[in-house]
Amino acid sequence: MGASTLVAVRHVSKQFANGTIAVRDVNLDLARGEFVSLLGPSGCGKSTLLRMIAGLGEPSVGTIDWATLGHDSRGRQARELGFVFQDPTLMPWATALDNVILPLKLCGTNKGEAQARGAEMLALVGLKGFEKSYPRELSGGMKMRVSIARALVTHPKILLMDEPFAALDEITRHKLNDDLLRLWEANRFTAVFVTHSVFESVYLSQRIVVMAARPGRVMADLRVEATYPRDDLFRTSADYAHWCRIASEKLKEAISA
Ligand SMILES: Nc1ncnc2c1ncn2[C@@H]1O[C@H](COP(=O)(O)OP(=O)(O)OP(=O)(O)O)[C@@H](O)[C@H]1O
Repeated sequence: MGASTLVAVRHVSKQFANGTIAVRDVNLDLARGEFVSLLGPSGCGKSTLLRMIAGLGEPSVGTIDWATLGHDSRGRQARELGFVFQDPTLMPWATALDNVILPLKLCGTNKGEAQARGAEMLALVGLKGFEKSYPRELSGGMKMRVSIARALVTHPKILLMDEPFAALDEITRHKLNDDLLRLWEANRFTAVFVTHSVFESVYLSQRIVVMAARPGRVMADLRVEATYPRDDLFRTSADYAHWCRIASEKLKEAISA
């Protein structure tokens, strides 16, 4: 494993009990601090791969190795990751703050410290003043912000996101893309972002891994050679259009493969 590698996916295949081969022979190195998107058509195994990286499912074949594994308060190996699902998956009976501090409570952090860190995280995702709000009182975008705050409150080395903004309107989605980039630039966790959208993947990423379906596999590994910070100016630039065209062509090849 190279010095910069955080997670090494080696010859990973996943076959479900019903015989579906969701991914076949995937090899992927995720470097520390990089922003990678997994882009591909429906059913190409993006979620399956992301879930295996998170330890939410075991490969049938192959290995997923971590450069460093810390330990939790019970001495178990911890992957130091945050996961954001497409649905915010908040506890409806708990306030925004209580939702955010759940991972801290689970690893035994004392209440005062957990609340202070949770409030700080809520402020960083733009929800200062909403600590005591319940999920039903928040918009879709705000709920997703709470979900991101919960994923980042433990300062994970890697943030795994499974189409987190797919259900949001375009304006909210753009705003959350910007805020996610701001958080990533300030904290430099490794970000792995699953999306169907060429535009979103180019806007966010340093690298786009394009996947094809049946069976799910990696078709292209593309470097987006555009600088950060990325903003509205970038969104309307020739550079952005150039990279969108390239990613789009790779995706078209993957779909027809
Ligand atoms: N638990 C499961 N049991 C059986 N088959 C599954 C299971 N989970 C996923 N699959 C199948 O594995 C393949 C890959 O699914 P996966 O959800 O990983 O793809 P995806 O690229 O994330 O799709 P989407 O973009 O639609 O979410 C699909 O054919 C899917 O039907």
